[in-house]
Amino acid sequence: MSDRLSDDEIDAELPDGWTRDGDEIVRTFEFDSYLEGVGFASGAGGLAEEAFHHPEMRIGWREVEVRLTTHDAGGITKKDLDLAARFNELAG
Ligand SMILES: C[C@H](O)[C@H](O)[C@H]1CNC2=NC(N)=NC(=O)C2=N1
Repeated sequence: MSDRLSDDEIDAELPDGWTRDGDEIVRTFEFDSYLEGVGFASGAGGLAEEAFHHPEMRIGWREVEVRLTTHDAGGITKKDLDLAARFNELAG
């Protein structure tokens, strides 16, 4: 099981565009169309399944809000940071 990261570790290693919200990290990805956001969410779901680590996603008008935390650890772990970085790559 992944260990929870310290505040300093989280702050130092948050991928671009992500912010901390309590025991979660969050980023709102913006798109030129609603369906582009839906496509991103679908791709992110595939990456999540691959990692067996699952975000909460809210699909809105030309945006997708993604939240990550490690439920098993009760906080933010390297799994969250690593998957966040992969979501950044997916978004381009
Ligand atoms: C049993 C446990 O739910 C699984 O190991 C996985 C599934 N997906 C998960 N996703 C997230 N975000 N956190 C978890 O701790 C987690 N655990």
